[in-house]
Amino acid sequence: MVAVTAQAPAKVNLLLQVGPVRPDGYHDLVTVFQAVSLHEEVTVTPAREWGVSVEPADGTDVSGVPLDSSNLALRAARLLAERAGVDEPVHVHVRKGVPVAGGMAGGSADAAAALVACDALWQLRSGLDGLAELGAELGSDVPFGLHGRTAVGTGRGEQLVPVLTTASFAWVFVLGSAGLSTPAVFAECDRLRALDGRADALGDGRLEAVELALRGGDPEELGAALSNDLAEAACSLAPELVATLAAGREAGALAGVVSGSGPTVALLAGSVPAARRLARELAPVVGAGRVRTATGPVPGARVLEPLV
Ligand SMILES: C[C@](O)(CO)[C@H](O)COP(=O)(O)OP(=O)(O)OC[C@H]1O[C@@H](n2ccc(N)nc2=O)[C@H](O)[C@@H]1O
Ligand SMILES: Nc1ncnc2c1ncn2[C@@H]1O[C@H](COP(=O)(O)OP(=O)(O)OP(=O)(O)O)[C@@H](O)[C@H]1O
Repeated sequence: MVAVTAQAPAKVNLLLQVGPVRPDGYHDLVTVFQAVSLHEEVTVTPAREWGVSVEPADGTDVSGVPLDSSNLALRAARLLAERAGVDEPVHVHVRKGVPVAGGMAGGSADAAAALVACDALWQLRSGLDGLAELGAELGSDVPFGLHGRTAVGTGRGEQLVPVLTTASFAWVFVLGSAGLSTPAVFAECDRLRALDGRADALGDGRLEAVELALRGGDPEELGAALSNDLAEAACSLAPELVATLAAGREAGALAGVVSGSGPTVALLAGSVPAARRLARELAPVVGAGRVRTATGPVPGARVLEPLV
């Protein structure tokens, strides 16, 4: 086989409850991930040496993506090779359709797609669970990039249970003008909580409300159940998010929420045509280049069959 291409989706957190910081520096989470139709495409090609390159898709700014051995897609390929005892370097090419450092797990999607592509190239048949175990070593969001659809995540976000959904939801994403660092947002959340002595609430009924809304398939009900414990910290580090959320509501979104650690804002619409209208309304307000429409749930990382 000459080259294999795989794709993996971005995610939005419908619920992100952040518990206390653990001895290993991570926070316990209760989250509901939904995979949405913005994708990364990763092509792996046998090469003399390990290497990586990046190309933008849909106008994505790729300037923040490392092109050295810290690149998550390259790390994923090398980790799988090491664990499987494969001595065949590949060149990893990433086509980025997910905003960088946007809270939508773009880097994690690259890692997920690279694992699936290399697994196929080297004919390893590791299985989803095997790849997800390796993925968790690369980042908390990588297992979800492999699984896709809609899932509850616990632990540091890597332990997944699928959630029943009966509908497809229509989203509009407003990209931030600059990225936010995930560790910095968690640290700001801790700082704000220490300031006012707030408890870290997991298990307060918000998960059940999201699950009920997903089962019912009503976007208004889901909109009312969206919440993100990192939103306040993200808004503290990137204050323009408050205005973006307000602009979304003004333009007719059912609800808006900061996506993961931000700074992308996720706006829920009642239907695909309503999402298109919302995107048209928002484009002149925030800049057309910062608006994307998508639907979810979508499947996780998978090999794209070559056209014959
Ligand atoms: C914010 C979310 O996107 C929500 O899904 C994830 O929790 C972040 O997942 P990720 O980007 O894959 O994060 P990782 O690469 O595993 O961790 C980056 C850093 O984020 C912080 N981190 C991440 C996950 C977690 N449960 N607790 C944390 O405190 C830690 O400082 C960690 O060093
Ligand atoms: N292949 C990659 N693509 C993007 N970023 C990468 C990649 N490899 C390493 N990185 C580093 O990871 C950082 C986070 O990138 P990413 O786009 O995954 O952020 P994110 O979407 O906010 O992540 P999450 O939602 O999982 O917290 C980047 O700033 C970059 O330095």
